[in-house]
Amino acid sequence: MTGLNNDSQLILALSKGRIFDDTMPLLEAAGIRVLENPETSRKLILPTNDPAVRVIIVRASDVPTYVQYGAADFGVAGKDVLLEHGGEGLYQPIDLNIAACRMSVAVQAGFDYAKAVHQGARLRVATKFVHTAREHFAAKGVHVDLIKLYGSMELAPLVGLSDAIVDLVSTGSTLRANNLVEVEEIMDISSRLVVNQAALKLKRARLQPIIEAFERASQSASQAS
Ligand SMILES: Nc1ncnc2c1ncn2[C@@H]1O[C@H](COP(=O)(O)OP(=O)(O)OP(=O)(O)O)[C@@H](O)[C@H]1O
Ligand SMILES: O=P(O)(O)OC[C@H]1O[C@H](OP(=O)(O)OP(=O)(O)O)[C@H](O)[C@@H]1O
Repeated sequence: MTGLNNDSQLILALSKGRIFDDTMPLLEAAGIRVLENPETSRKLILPTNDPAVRVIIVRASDVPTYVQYGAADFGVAGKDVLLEHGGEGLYQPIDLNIAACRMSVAVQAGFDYAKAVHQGARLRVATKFVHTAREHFAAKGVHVDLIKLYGSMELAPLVGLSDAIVDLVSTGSTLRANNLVEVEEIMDISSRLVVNQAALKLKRARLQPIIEAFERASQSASQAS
């Protein structure tokens, strides 16, 4: 392919913030150190101590797309993001057990969710995760009008945009701060290593040791916690 990536290079796609931070110890276990901090640098292509390995910084929801098309050889993405993307062209060898949270349905305190669902009226649900939300409510036989948002889902029920939201919850403090309550857990979420299927074949000799180091490091981290 044309561009930055070629047979002698490895490109890893990461998003800034928790995924970048939680991936650093795994990279270090593979002997790779990123030489610039994406929080302070404006660069989107970051060098590492290995001249053949570079990290690109992309939006969390864009990681699978870069890897699918081979612009990055591998990346780290949340299960939430992978379910929305669909996983086409991606090999997903390991659950890294990082960025752990859950995807849940939440409503404003006082809203009778059980009654709304039982009555069979259409529920207005605001979410970034329309694919997963659609499947969840279809499996329950609940009719929903899905409203796609790109962030700050917690606001939607407070201003009458929706009856419910489907969002990620970790400590629950964002829900509490906005007078919302979790009424249903849809699934546990954590981040996965994703690898371009063609790169796995063509660059296996370079990728395999890194995948194995990630696997060992993520297993020992989850045993220690
Ligand atoms: N509160 C949380 N605790 C733990 N993990 C989380 C939490 N929120 C999100 N995650 C996980 O971390 C991943 C990255 O989240 P992050 O907040 O960095 O990106 P985002 O802002 O959701 O994505 P985008 O920039 O594409 O809109 C999510 O896809 C999810 O798997
Ligand atoms: O249960 P909590 O511990 O409060 O975490 C939940 C929040 O975390 C995520 O947002 P994030 O912190 O990533 O902010 P964002 O809006 O920038 O994505 C998620 O969208 C929730 O808003």
